[in-house]
Order: sequence, then C-alpha cells, then structure tokens
Amino acid sequence: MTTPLMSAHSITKSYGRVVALRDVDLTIAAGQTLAIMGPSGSGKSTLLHCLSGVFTPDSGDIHYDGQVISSLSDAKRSHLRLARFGFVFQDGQLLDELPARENVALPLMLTGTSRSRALAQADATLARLGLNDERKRLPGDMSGGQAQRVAVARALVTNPSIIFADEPTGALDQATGHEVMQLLVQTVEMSDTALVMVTHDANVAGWCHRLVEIRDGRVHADRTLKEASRS
Ligand SMILES: Nc1ncnc2c1ncn2[C@@H]1O[C@H](COP(=O)(O)OP(=O)(O)OP(=O)(O)O)[C@@H](O)[C@H]1O
Repeated sequence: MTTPLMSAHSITKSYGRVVALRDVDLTIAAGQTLAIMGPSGSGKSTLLHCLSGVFTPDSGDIHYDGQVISSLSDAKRSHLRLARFGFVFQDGQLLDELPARENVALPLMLTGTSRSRALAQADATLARLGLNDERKRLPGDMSGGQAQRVAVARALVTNPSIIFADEPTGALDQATGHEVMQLLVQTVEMSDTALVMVTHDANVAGWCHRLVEIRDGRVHADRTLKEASRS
C-alpha cells in the first residue's frame, strides 16, 4: 500500500463539555477527492479544521508528509497551511479592497515570494482557470460565482497538495455551484491535488470519489461514492 499523504490517528476534540470528535481515524491519499457529510453538529467542520491544522486535536496525531502536524508550533503550522494547503470557504473570504489578482497573490506574498513574482503567478493561475477578465476587478463588483472562482484560484496558486473546502457552493445557486465544482474538481484532478470538502449537499458530494459520513463525532461510514450510491 502507498503511504498516505495525510493520516489522522484516533483524534478527539472537545469544546468544554461538548465532545465534537471521538477517536477519528482517517487517511487521505495524494490526489484523492473526499467529501465529508453528516448531520448538523456532527463534527464535520471540527474535523476539517483539525486536518488542516487550524485546530490541534486534544489527543491523537495527524501526520502529513513525514511530519506530525498536530505537534508543530503555531507558527510552523501556520506556515505549513499557507505553503502546502489551499482553502475555499462558503463565502470566498476575499479581501474586498484588493483586486482579484492581489487576492490570489496573497498566499504567496505571505510565504515570502516577492510581490512582482507573486502577481505574475497569480495572473498565470487566473489565466489557467479562464479568469483573465476578472484579474483587475474588485470582489464587490463580481457575482458570487465569479468571486468563488477567484477564491478557487487563490487556493490553487501555491500548488498545494491538499485543498480544504467548507461548503464551497453553500452561498451559490445550483447552476453556479455546479460551475464552481466543475472548475475545482477538474483543476485538482489535473494537478494531482487532494480535495477534502465538507458539504450538506449530496449533489456537491457527488463530485468526489470518496464519501466519509460523520455522526456524533465518529466516522460512521467511509466508502467510495459508487459504494454509497448502491446502498
Ligand atoms: N467554538 C465552539 N464552542 C463550543 N461548541 C462548539 C464550537 N464549535 C463547535 N461546537 C460544537 O461542536 C459540535 C461539532 O460542531 P461542528 O461545527 O464541527 O459540526 P458540523 O457537523 O460542522 O455542524 P454544521 O453542519 O452545523 O456546520 C457541535 O455540537 C457544536 O455545537
């Protein structure tokens, strides 16, 4: 068996008395597309935040590319997140005062790439995603779908090995959500990037190859979409 890109071993996480994750084991292979589903409050976002290094679990380990990321200092985890992971959130979270190309260049500049080089890479990524016309536009002047495509470009600009997405189409109508998912999935597949996505929407999960169902803080089922659709 090939070594997984990321693996979580028996992770638990509580908020005070609320146990959000209990003994979760999960592996993610390079290039894999994985949807996390489950009822509201079941622990999906907490799992995504633990895997992506935003939170550290209370117990258990998370391994990524030869490192135990759950034991890294905050500064090292934060650098790792910027350099190796991409993030797409429900509302894009672009900075309104910056044009698209500067938003996309930000993760590069924050990890030390010069402004001119970061902007050149941002332009190349926007062009690759068919977003040349959006380069100089401010997020507030774009439609929700255009802004979300720019957010996808920002997540991809560092050539991350994993993109973490939390309800990436949650604020979009169905047709626009479909276009954003098509762009996201086609691009991650072309670049051999893994996608780990939380969604409530079975149609959106249908873009992924694997479905992990969380219930009451535990992995209830972990199978391919094909297996899930047969049951
Ligand atoms: N900051 C917090 N403080 C206290 N409890 C929290 C906090 N964040 C989450 N929780 C609780 O932890 C549990 C898991 O929450 P989490 O947000 O991970 O679930 P979720 O499956 O993503 O929910 P949703 O689908 O509604 O976004 C829930 O009981 C929630 O109320």
